[in-house]
Formats: sequence, structure tokens, C-alpha cells
Amino acid sequence: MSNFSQLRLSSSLIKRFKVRFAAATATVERRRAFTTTEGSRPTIVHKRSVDILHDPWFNKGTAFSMTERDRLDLRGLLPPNVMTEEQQIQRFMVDLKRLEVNARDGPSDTNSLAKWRILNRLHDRNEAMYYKVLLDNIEEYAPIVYTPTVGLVCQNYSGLFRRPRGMYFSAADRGEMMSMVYNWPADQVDMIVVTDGSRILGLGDLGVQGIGIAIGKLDLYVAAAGINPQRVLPVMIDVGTNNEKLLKDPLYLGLQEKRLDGDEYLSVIDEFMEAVFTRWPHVIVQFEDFQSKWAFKLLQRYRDTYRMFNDDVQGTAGVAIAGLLGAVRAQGKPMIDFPKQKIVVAGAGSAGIGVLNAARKTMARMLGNTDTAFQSARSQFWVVDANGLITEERSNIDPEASPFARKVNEVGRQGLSEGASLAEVVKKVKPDVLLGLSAVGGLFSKEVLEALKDSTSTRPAIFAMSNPTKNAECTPRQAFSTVGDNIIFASGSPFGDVDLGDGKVGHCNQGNNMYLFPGIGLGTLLSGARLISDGMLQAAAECLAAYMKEEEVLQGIIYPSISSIRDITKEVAAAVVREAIEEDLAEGYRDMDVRELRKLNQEETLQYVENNMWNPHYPTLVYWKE
Ligand SMILES: NC(=O)c1ccc[n+]([C@@H]2O[C@H](COP(=O)([O-])OP(=O)(O)OC[C@H]3O[C@@H](n4cnc5c(N)ncnc54)[C@H](O)[C@@H]3O)[C@@H](O)[C@H]2O)c1
Ligand SMILES: O=C(O)C[C@H](O)C(=O)O
Ligand SMILES: [Mg+2]
Repeated sequence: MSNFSQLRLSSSLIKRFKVRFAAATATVERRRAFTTTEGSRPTIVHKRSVDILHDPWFNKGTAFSMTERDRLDLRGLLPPNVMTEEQQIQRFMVDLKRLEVNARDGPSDTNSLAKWRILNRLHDRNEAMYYKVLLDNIEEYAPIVYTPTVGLVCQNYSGLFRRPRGMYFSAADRGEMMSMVYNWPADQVDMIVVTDGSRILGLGDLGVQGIGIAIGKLDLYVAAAGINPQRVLPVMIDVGTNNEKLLKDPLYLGLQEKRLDGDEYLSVIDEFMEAVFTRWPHVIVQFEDFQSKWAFKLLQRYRDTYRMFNDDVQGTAGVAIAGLLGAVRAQGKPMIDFPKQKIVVAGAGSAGIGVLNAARKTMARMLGNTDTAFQSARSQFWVVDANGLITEERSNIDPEASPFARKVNEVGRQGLSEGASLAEVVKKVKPDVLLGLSAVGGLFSKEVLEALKDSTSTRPAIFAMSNPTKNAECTPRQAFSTVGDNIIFASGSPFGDVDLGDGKVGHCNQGNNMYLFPGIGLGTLLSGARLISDGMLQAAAECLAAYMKEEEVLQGIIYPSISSIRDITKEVAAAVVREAIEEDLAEGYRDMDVRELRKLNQEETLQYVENNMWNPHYPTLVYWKE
């Protein structure tokens, strides 16, 4: 053997030795990463923040102690409850076993959760591919990443939690939020969806597990509005929970204390808003699934200062208005007939009241926008909540609902009184529209639907808008089979169309705020509007209403198919941009300053919106060391 080959041999031996040595060290480090407890010899890491969480050797997930979270810039990147190794494994095992049980028993949701897991794993390892799959199959997978499966995901989030996504601000972080926001790796954030988990869909208080809804909504922002996924941020504000089951659950990931209330609560939300708008002054914040008690107050508190809106109050209202106008057209009447519609609303929470206010304003505008018109529009609504028909006799009436309380003598003439049941109200009023935002599954019972057969409308409309599926006030099958083939039907969660026989189809529309919030956010972003005005929201709703063609509406199709959600969102965003310019709220976006924006005609605005929508594809990568 020549000296030269000896040299080669020895260098390859050294290399092999080095590899083995590195592997052995890594094994030791990995073991340490799992077993080191505070106080024993630490492992030196050369990573921080999300890079640690994404490294399977060093990641401890929810078991990072508070001091480690601070040392490693992890604060805010994990749910607040620190878990022991045993709890972590227990949580994982409970989840694993549940899947086995589900698979054996075969309940209807088995496949949807399994699909969610598979998609979620793809989301964690390849964003572009994930969104391509979602966009190319939106009809099939929107119900998995969004409503209704997202509700099930939130309910089971303790078990499903794997890699953290988004930020968590907790009551324990007061005074720290301004610095914590810098733990988020992206320098630019366009959209935040924030929840406090207090009213997740119709499922009530799910505490920290509500993060799932923020993630699901942002998935639609990427898929429908083409917001760049690197610039979205789901946020959970954990101020505790009043859910007794979660308070006692040893595997719960959130703060196990009662919800903060009053000024203490407000101070947490204030601090969060200040922190995110300090780091990202141009961000847009969508409030999602806050209990009604706070939804309105927070909206009033922030809407004149920050670029924010409440999806449940304002997004839902716009979608409902578009559907209500569609229902008028479906009767073969012009939209201007809307102020004549008699509308019974079941549910006077954030969503119900949002819809009532918007519908009343729309009627008033159609009647000449005078004070008298606004006052008279009020008499088109009958509102029923958990305590029955709301009249002026109601004690402790919620201030948001009080403008819709009926006068006692007025309803007396109809044979109704304070607290009358929904069935009685429908029997006596014979409404054109029955709209549910009550979160009570099956509320539109056989008796209620039978009563609607006497509606004075030629084509009564039923909006069973509560989510998820089991909370729908009725199914389309129940509605068509009881009230008749000629009705208009919409539900918040997706249902299939109903076969009415003889080749006829009972169309099931999906009346969900997903048709508006992505366009509201995108339009606000691209106009650079300082605020989100009522006019911008109205423009979005009108655009959605106008999207449907006459022949579709006459067939009972009042909302578009989700497969065209990108196109709808583009139109809605363009309408929002134009309105923001009109109202002098636009400040421009990137190279497009206000003067340039003003020059765009309708077609060019649409083109501008389209050009700014992110599409999932792989860019070519090059390495550059700064
Ligand atoms: N389709 C959509 O786009 C959409 C949008 C927002 C909210 N929602 C759904 O609307 C529902 C309500 O949301 P929210 O934020 O208004 O909730 P909320 O808890 O604030 O309000 C629920 C309302 O329903 C009333 N209610 C309860 N039981 C009733 C009964 N038996 N009869 C009549 N009314 C009853 C309550 O008194 C309350 O006024 C949820 O299921 C949510 O998922 C749907
Ligand atoms: O999330 C949805 O599907 C709609 C709405 O925001 C809701 O709270 O139900
Ligand atoms: Mg919501």
C-alpha cells in the first residue's frame, strides 16, 4: 500500500470515527434532552425559539419549564401549562387509544379527524404542498381544516396537539407581551386571528383549545384570499376557562383558573393589542369566537383605533344580508322589497345581534335612510332567545338586544307576549324568514317547521346557521320534508343537497362567514385602510349578494359553491379596496400608494388584487450567509 493510499485510508477511518463519535454525542444529548431535570448538568444548545421546537432531538414540547422558555426565547410559543414527561406521555396515549376506539366503533366523525391529522402533518412539514392540496380540493377539505371538523379538533386539542402553531398569551404574561411578540420569527405579519376560546362555534368555552379555530380561519385566509402563509399568526389569549371539565382535567394545556373578568380581562386584551400593533403596525386583527359579553365591547373599544373587526358580529352579518337579499330575489321579487320581509331570529348573541343590526340598517337604507325609516325597520323583526320572545317587558335585558325588544301591546295584538316560545312566534307571525343563530341543535323542531308552512311568503327561507353540524337548528332534509320543496335553505356547516324525487333537488346553501372574512381582510390589507368601516363591510356584503346570477337564485342557490371561494374573495376584496378609497381611508400598500390606487378602474382593481394573492408553488432556493 502506498503512503498515499495509507493516508487516504487513515483519513477515511478518522471520518468514520468522527461520524460515530458525533452520533454517540448526539445520542447522549438526545437522551439528556429528554431526561435532564432542572439542577442536573445542562445540555448546551446552539438554537433558540422555533428552531428548538422544530428539532426533534431537543424539543420537549409542553414540558419546557418556564425558566427554559425564557432562556430559549420560547415564551408565548407554547400553551401556558407546563407538563411533566409523564403527563405528556399520558396525553399522547389517551389520544392514541381514542383513535383505536373510534376506528373500532366507527362513529361518523372517525374519518374526518384522521384526515385532519394527516393534513396537519403535511402542514407541519411542507406549507406549499399543504396549501396546494387544500386549494385543489377545497370542497372536500375545507370541512376538515375548517367547520365542522375544526370544532372536533378544538374539543380534542389536548390530545391532538403536536407541533405548536401560533402564539399564546396568557394572563400570566401580563407586563411581558411587548417583548414576547419578538419571539415570533416573522418580521412581517399581515393577518392575526385571535380568540380567547370563550365561545368556540356552538361548543361553548373550550379555553386554550380554541387556538384550533384561529388556525382554521387562517387556513382559509391563505386558501381563499392568498395571504402569504409566512405572514399569518394564529393567537390564543388564555385568560383561564370557566369550563369545569377542563379546570379539572390533568391533561389540559391551558391555565387552570377561572376566566379573568372586568378590568383585569380588558387590561390583558389591551396589552396584547398594543404589543402586536407595536411590532407590526400594519397588521389586521380578526377577533373570533369571543363570548357575546365581550365581543361587542371589544369591537367598540378598538375599531376606531386599530385595523380590526369581529368576524362573528360583522362577517356573519354581511353573509346573512347577502343570503336574505338572495331569498327575496328567489321569490321573484326585486331586492328593494327586502324591507317588507318579516324575519324571526332565534338567538340574540354576538352573531344574532350582528345580523339584526345589519339587516335593520340595510332596510333603512332602502327606505331612504331617514330616522323614520330606521325606526320603522325595527318592526320587521321578532327576536327569540333562551327565554323566549324578547319584549320591552323583559327584565335585565341585554343592552345589545333592547333595540329589538317588541312593544308589549304590539305583540299582544298578534296574540303573543313576553317569553312566547319560538313555535308560538312562528305560528302567529307567519314569517318570510326563520333564521337561527342559537347554537341549539334541532331548535327548529317539527312543530316549528310545521308552523312555517303557514308563512305568508311564496317561498319561505330557513337559515339554520349555528355550527358545527350537530348544532344546526335543523337539517336540510327536515326542512324540505316538513315545510315543502319550494323553500330556500341555508346552514352554517356544510350539508349535502336533498333529493326531492322526480329529478328535483333541494339545494343546501352554506351560509358561513367564510364567504366574507377572507375578502374583508385582503381588501383592508391591499387598500392599506386605517380602519375597517361599516361602509367597507357593507360593500363586501353587497358584492357577495350580487355574485349570484338570477337563474341560480331562482333555483334556490343563494350562496356560491366553496369551489369558487378564491374568485369570490377576489371580488369581495376589490369591493373593499374601492370603498376604502371612496371613504378616504386607504393609505396604500407597498408600491401602490393612494394616488396610484385611485387611478385603478374596476377591472384594474381586480387585477391588482389577483396579482397580490399568494399561490402555492416552490420557489428556487439559494443560500446566502449574511
Ligand atoms: N354561520 C355562520 O357564519 C356563523 C357565524 C357566527 C356564529 N355562528 C353560530 O351561531 C351560534 C351562536 O353564536 P353566538 O356568538 O351568537 O353565541 P351566543 O352564545 O352569544 O348566543 C346564543 C344565543 O342563542 C340564544 N338561545 C339559547 N337557547 C335558545 C333557544 N332554546 N331558543 C332561542 N334562542 C336560544 C341565547 O339566549 C343567546 O342569545 C353558534 O353556534 C355559532 O357557531 C354561525
Ligand atoms: O367558524 C365558523 O364556521 C363560522 C362562525 O365563525 C362560527 O363561529 O360559527
Ligand atoms: Mg366564529
